[in-house]
This record gives sequence, structure tokens and C-alpha cells, in this order.
Amino acid sequence: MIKVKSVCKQFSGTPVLKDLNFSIADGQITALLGANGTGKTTCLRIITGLLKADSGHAYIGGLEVSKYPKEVRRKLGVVGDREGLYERLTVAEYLSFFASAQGLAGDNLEYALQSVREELELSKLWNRRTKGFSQGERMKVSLARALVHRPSHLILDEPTRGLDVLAARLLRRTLLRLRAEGTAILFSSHIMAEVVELSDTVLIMANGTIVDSGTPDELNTRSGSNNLEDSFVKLAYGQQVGKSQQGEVA
Ligand SMILES: Nc1ncnc2c1ncn2[C@@H]1O[C@H](COP(=O)(O)OP(=O)(O)OP(=O)(O)O)[C@@H](O)[C@H]1O
Repeated sequence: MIKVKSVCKQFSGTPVLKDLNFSIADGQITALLGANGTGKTTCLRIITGLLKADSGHAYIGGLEVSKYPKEVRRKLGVVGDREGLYERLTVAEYLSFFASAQGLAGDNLEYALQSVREELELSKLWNRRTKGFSQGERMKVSLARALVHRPSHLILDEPTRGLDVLAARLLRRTLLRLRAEGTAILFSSHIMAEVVELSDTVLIMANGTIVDSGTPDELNTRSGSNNLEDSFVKLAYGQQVGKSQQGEVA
């Protein structure tokens, strides 16, 4: 389970997250939606332990992230907003480094590397240094790094950005397989078709908090819309968007 409890965060006196609360069950995919600058990345960075909340707590598999960083890292795969590849290493070396840091060794390490190489179709990139990789190639390697130690929880910040059609499809297929294996998955996205295809639950964020949540169908019913984009605009932007812009997508 991924849980966020009463999390608040401000930057230079400006509140970004204001008493954020939600939880995600194992074997579920949850999408986090919100306008640009709402605080999605900030929220994901707090859950992954990269950023400290001013107050409140995040939990991964029942462990408080700030208290058990090492244990949480073992349970967690992260595709962040910055790829952070080591450009002098080949993909194989880079993934081997991360998998070893997660405690894999010997046959287990070899098996983990081969599995991720096959699943994410990385053969052609495997022995290349990551320097000069395209954005899509970098994203694929980041995803492989997130998955190589078979984490039970996965956090992805806009994971399909830069991916071509086939790579995005491969990613979606991988996420659905991981869900079937019981992985708890939280991802942010601005692509509504992807959110509808993947998500069991959608969290809509606005003004630093979750303003609504539910299945895409539940949100559509509650907002009186017949598609998630319209529901999102109504629920997330509310009064802030003029009637003409709401009408554009109505
Ligand atoms: N380190 C920081 N210092 C100061 N302000 C920050 C910092 N990180 C984020 N912010 C601000 O906090 C707000 C939320 O940013 P965040 O990146 O979490 O939004 P987001 O919902 O992920 O946006 P997008 O959809 O554009 O990726 C923004 O106004 C951003 O400028």
C-alpha cells in the first residue's frame, strides 16, 4: 500500500501541498491528475523520499518513508521527473550497478537483468553508453532501473513522455502485468486516454489537495460529463476556467 497522510509542503512561504491525504491498495493502478504546477511532482518526490514534507507522513508498504529509507528503497521503483543516467556506463553496467545496490547478486542479479532486458526490449541499447541517448531511450532505461529489483510499489512521474507509440504501448502492457502481480502503482499523467486505459482510480488534485477521486466512470457521473477530460476540467479547474474554455471540451 502507498499512503499519504496529512502532508503539507511549501516553497518560500507559498503553500503547494495543503493537507494531502490518499491511499493506494496493492494490485491497483492510480493516476494523479492536476494542472501544471499543482504539486504532483512535489507529492511524488515526498513519497519517494527525495523531498521532505513540512508536516505529515508518507508510507510505502506500511513503512514511514522518512524513517526507513533503506527498506523503502527495496520496496519501491521510481521513474522520476529527471532521468539521472550515468552517461559513461552502458545500459547493462548502469542497471547492474542499481540492481547490486538493491542487494541482488550472482544468479539472481543475472536473472533480473535478463528479465528487464527482454521485457522492455532493450537488446539494441544494452551495450551502448547512455551518453547521447534520445529522450525516449533515456526514459526506457529509467523504467528498467525502476523495475530491475522487482519492487512491490511503483511511482512514475509522467512515464510516457518522450516515448513513441510502440514504447508507450510496451510501458502500458508492463504496468498492467505488474498490477496483475499485485504491485501498487501510482503515476502522474496529462494524457487522458492513457489514464482511462490504465487506472483503477483517478485522484484529481487542485489547490494543494485532492478535490475528488474515483474510477473514471464515477468521476464522469459525478461531474455530469461523458469523458474524463471534461470531468477533469470541471473538477480540477472549477471556477478558474471561463465558461468558454469549459465549453471547448464539453
Ligand atoms: N524546489 C522548489 N523550489 C521552489 N518552488 C518549487 C520547487 N519545486 C516545485 N516548486 C513549485 O511548486 C509548485 C508545484 O510544482 P510541481 O513540480 O510539483 O507541479 P506539477 O503538478 O508536477 O506540475 P507539472 O504538471 O507542470 O509537471 C510549482 O509552482 C513549482 O514552481
